[in-house]
Amino acid sequence: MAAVTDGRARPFRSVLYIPGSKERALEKAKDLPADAIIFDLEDAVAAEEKPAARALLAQVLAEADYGPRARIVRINGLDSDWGRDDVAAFATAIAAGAKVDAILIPKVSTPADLDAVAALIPDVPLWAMMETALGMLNAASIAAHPRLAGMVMGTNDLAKELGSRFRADRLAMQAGLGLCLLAARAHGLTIVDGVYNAFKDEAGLLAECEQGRDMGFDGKTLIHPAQLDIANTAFAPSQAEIDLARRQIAAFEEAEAQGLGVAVVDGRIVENLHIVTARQTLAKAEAIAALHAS
Ligand SMILES: CC(C)(COP(=O)(O)OP(=O)(O)OC[C@H]1O[C@@H](n2cnc3c(N)ncnc32)[C@H](O)[C@@H]1OP(=O)(O)O)[C@@H](O)C(=O)NCCC(=O)NCCSC(=O)C[C@H](O)C(=O)O
Ligand SMILES: [Mg+2]
Repeated sequence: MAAVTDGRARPFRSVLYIPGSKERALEKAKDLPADAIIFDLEDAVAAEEKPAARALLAQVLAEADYGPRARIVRINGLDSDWGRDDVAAFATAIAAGAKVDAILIPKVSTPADLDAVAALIPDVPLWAMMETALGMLNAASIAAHPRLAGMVMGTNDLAKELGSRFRADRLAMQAGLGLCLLAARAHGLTIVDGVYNAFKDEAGLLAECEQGRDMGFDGKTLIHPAQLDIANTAFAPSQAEIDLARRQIAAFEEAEAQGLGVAVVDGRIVENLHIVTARQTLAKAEAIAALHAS
């Protein structure tokens, strides 16, 4: 399986959180259509369950087959009672062969937060939860960290820090979402949007997926299996987008053959840069098809 560090070539449309303490959910996830799974030891696991969840998860990731789904483990922060034991357990488990594609660090506020985990666990790519006000302001230097491969927006914690209220348009989130997106793209990282808490509200989820997709996010983090299909569809190129990409490439190649630098498709100009986007659309569609075939 390709590594999580593949960046934009690998689909991350749907990234499902699973509490590391829930055996039934860990089992069920093997057959769910998620592009990636975040095996959570942090906020989804109660304090008294954390040691047992850590041991269960290390065992599951050593033995279970999650197919092509990217496997990301969210540890507790190093400033908590459990973070150092989480890192030690997964350093040992990975050295012994457990399949972990990335370690996700909560509440990353500075690059030093990444240094601290990087020093304790070699080789495995790191991902950062972007969910503190300081983290938003330091997004560029965090994204530049050499071990970082991905960012996950933590919009619940961010709303808590900002004191902002939920709004369907996510007005209060826009500055943070934009800063992190800019930072991730400047450094070639994968970046996925935050969760939609009302997991039975399909229309609300779809609207938020479409907003995140239109901003440029690779996908959305999810909390319930019922959210998977909506995110998978929203973040995949539609058939109309695939057809347009093909027509743009064909029209541009024809224009180039005639010595021209610009083509026109559906009344809009098509230049070199649009062809880069068109090829990315086709590559994404192919990567999704390959994922479904595996
Ligand atoms: C939200 C839930 C507590 C709902 O649980 P439940 O009432 O059990 O749901 P259902 O009965 O509808 O479940 C149906 C079946 O689906 C399985 N299931 C449920 N959730 C998951 C899941 N996340 N992954 C895999 N499978 C799941 C159930 O086991 C049922 O299976 P079956 O028995 O076969 O019918 C629950 O969904 C849940 O705990 N979700 C995860 C919550 C979570 O991870 N929260 C932390 C991440 S969010 C966060 O921290 C964001 C960030 O940090 C920020 O700051 O924003
Ligand atoms: Mg959080």
